[in-house]
Amino acid sequence: MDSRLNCTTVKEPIRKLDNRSDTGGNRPLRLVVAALILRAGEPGTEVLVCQRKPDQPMSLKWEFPGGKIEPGETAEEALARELNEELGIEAVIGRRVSRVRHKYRNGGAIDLQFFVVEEFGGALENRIFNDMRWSPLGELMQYDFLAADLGLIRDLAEGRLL
Ligand SMILES: Nc1nc2c([nH]c(=O)n2[C@@H]2O[C@H](COP(=O)(O)OP(=O)(O)OP(=O)(O)O)[C@@H](O)[C@H]2O)c(=O)[nH]1
Repeated sequence: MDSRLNCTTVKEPIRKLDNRSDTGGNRPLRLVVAALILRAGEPGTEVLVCQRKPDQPMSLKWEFPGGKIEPGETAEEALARELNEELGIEAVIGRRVSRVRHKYRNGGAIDLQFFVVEEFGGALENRIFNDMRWSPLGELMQYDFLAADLGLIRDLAEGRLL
């Protein structure tokens, strides 16, 4: 099933999902937001990619900055908070370009939404990642990304999404 959405910014509040167990197993579905932070590169657009630390689960995998939505937050509020915590920036959250559900082998399931960020205040600072790089969209397949991100990575690399 292709679960990507082509819609504009989503403002609905996020439901509280405590005790929810409709994802198989008894672990709650985690609602996650992540950012495609874009800049003009040479010759084309570049996106910020981040590497998880060696001591984290799924260590050294690459991902997009972001994290879990807290109860009461909209997706955009959560993403702005995470980007401030992780990168020290004040981001303007743009349109949502993709949404996917993924079940990891350890039983954890995530609902992952990706938003474009083309504007932010402050200087990017790596506060939590092992490494952080600007990647041309066409080179994204060279990074070892988290499994939930792979469909998006392919679409971005093949110029189908942006
Ligand atoms: N930020 C981010 N998280 C992602 C991406 N793809 C993906 O599967 N995830 C998963 O979504 C979850 C994000 O939660 P988080 O950033 O708040 O927490 P975390 O890595 O410390 O994991 P944990 O709290 O579940 O142990 C993680 O389980 C992470 O593996 C992505 O591109 N960006």
